[in-house]
Amino acid sequence: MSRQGASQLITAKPLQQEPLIDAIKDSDELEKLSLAAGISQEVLHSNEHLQERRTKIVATLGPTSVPKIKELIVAGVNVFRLNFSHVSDPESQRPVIESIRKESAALGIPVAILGDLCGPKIRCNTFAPTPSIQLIPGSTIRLVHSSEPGNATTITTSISQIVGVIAIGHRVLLNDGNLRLVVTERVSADEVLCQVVVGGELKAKKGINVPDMAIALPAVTEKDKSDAKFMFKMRLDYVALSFVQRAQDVGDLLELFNNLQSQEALARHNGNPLPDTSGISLDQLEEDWRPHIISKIETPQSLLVIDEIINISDGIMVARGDLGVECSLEQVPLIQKTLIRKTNAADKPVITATQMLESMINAPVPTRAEVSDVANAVFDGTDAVMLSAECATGEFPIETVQMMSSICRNAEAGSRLLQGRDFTIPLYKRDKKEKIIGSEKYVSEFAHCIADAAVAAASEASASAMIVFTTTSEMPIFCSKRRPSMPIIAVTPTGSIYRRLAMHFGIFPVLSNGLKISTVSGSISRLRRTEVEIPLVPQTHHENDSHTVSTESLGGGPRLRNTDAILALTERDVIENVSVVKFLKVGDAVCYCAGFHGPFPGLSNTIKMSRFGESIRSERAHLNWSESLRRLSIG
Ligand SMILES: Nc1ncnc2c1ncn2[C@@H]1O[C@H](COP(=O)(O)OP(=O)(O)OP(=O)(O)O)[C@@H](O)[C@H]1O
Ligand SMILES: CC(=O)C(=O)O
Repeated sequence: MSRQGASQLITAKPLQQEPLIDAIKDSDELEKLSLAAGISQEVLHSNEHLQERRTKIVATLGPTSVPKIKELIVAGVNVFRLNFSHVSDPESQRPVIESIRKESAALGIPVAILGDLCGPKIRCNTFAPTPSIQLIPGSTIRLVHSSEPGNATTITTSISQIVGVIAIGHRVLLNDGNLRLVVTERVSADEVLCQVVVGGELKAKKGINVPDMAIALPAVTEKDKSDAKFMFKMRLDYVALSFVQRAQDVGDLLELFNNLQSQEALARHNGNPLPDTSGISLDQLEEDWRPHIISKIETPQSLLVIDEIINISDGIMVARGDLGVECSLEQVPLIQKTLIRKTNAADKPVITATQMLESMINAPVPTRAEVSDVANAVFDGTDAVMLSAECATGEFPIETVQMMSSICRNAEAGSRLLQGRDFTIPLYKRDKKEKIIGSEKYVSEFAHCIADAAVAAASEASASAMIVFTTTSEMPIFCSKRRPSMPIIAVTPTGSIYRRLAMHFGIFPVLSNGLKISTVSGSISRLRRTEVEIPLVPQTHHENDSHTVSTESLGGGPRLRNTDAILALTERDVIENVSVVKFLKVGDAVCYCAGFHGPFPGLSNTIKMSRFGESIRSERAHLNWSESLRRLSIG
């Protein structure tokens, strides 16, 4: 668009408004509308969800936070992490998962769930009779291979691969390296003596790292397999794989999910579908659904093959706790920056984790260094920041989430200034060297140029929002990675995409109630696998139109199909979603991005610059006009 064209658009008079869209400017009406749309008063009045924070918050649930799920969502949590390292029976997590879904639906706020697999992490057992022990510097402590609890003089671990092979002089780091021992004597195949170098309190189930030796453990343990099956069955949005060392480790988990997908498909095909107790119905999942895999980068070995790992994974976590122990602490900031750049270049989500607001476990305010750390992760371009013990066991989980949210918002405002005009100068440069070679990911033909043009047009027109249709999640993510200065409202008819997009920077998902897109004859992934010919006009009345849209909710005829009707329904969906409508007023410039009249859904090919509310108005005018014509011709 030319500069002149853009400025005309900016100075154009707002549209004359209709009662439906006038309503969103009136707060009483807004409340009525939100209640009718099932959106609670808490969200309507919560400060957090009415302000646009782009960086997403992942919060670990634990004993102190499970009873506070609702308050945590209202405070700003976008993704809950369930750490299965601390879970012996996966079924024990079912009520927690159900509770997250119930509260999220009642509040009308999308929340994703991330199940974190333990992986081959070596941990100490519990302690008895006290829940923790004190390690005194200079004292001697026994390290024993056993399934029994430890005690004041003995640390036990049920993993056999360490005590039998560790050598005198090797370092033993406990609790993310906060406590340190050195091996001084071998007593038997199952026992060594260690001297405490750095002491302190050691609680149950804390990690044990032995950086001086390589340990051969499978990436996906038997416990992980059982937990991963449970996560699949419960339709968790993300599964994090700990201690990934090679791309094949992710491949092993993918194979497990592929097998589960095949079993389900076969059972359905034979008319014997397994009872689904997840509470998520099949039509809320996209075709070929499986949990998305987040690889946790926490070992030096994984850094050697990081491109392959990013390529096969659906996203990355910078797991700074173990990374700081397995590598050296001083290397962590540079590794964080590199991982964020590479993952952004691959258009995948990246989470920055661990000790972000650690002091808030016991204090209502963080340290200045912690505030700086969170802000710098935002400047680096992370999609999400993560809270661990601060939220799982800390005294101030709600305050911690509120603080993290406030730091992110302030950093985002600052980074727009730092970036010059706004975020549209990309945080990373999409340069060829950083592009992941040989990606298996299907990218539709025009996707990148549409995303470039949409972000540029939205910025040029000072649009209040981008409104992006999606059935694959591809286009909103491409836009998000270009860091536009305005929010990206992602409208999708698919429940799993609605939840999953909650973890992506700057994306505000809206579940479309009105829009039903016919799947024609196959999803993009199936097309790609089989390379079938697509019938161009399978189930539609109009020759070039592959979308089926019901406009009943607009009061129009039953199965009217055209682009304006789709946009009008989208505007209605956005208006009814109070958590996004607050930063979008009728008459504001908006940039729509969608796939219209393509051979099948999922192909973004169109940008439309418009004023918010214009489509509802023109669609209604069109319906009235058609109705008059019909009457005239009958008359
Ligand atoms: N489901 C849970 N049940 C009981 N305690 C938990 C649970 N989840 C977390 N915790 C407690 O919160 C602390 C911090 O949580 P987090 O998940 O970060 O643990 P971690 O063991 O340090 O992490 P990781 O497994 O990623 O190394 C844990 O050390 C544990 O004490
Ligand atoms: C989150 C995690 O596993 C780590 O930081 O080590």
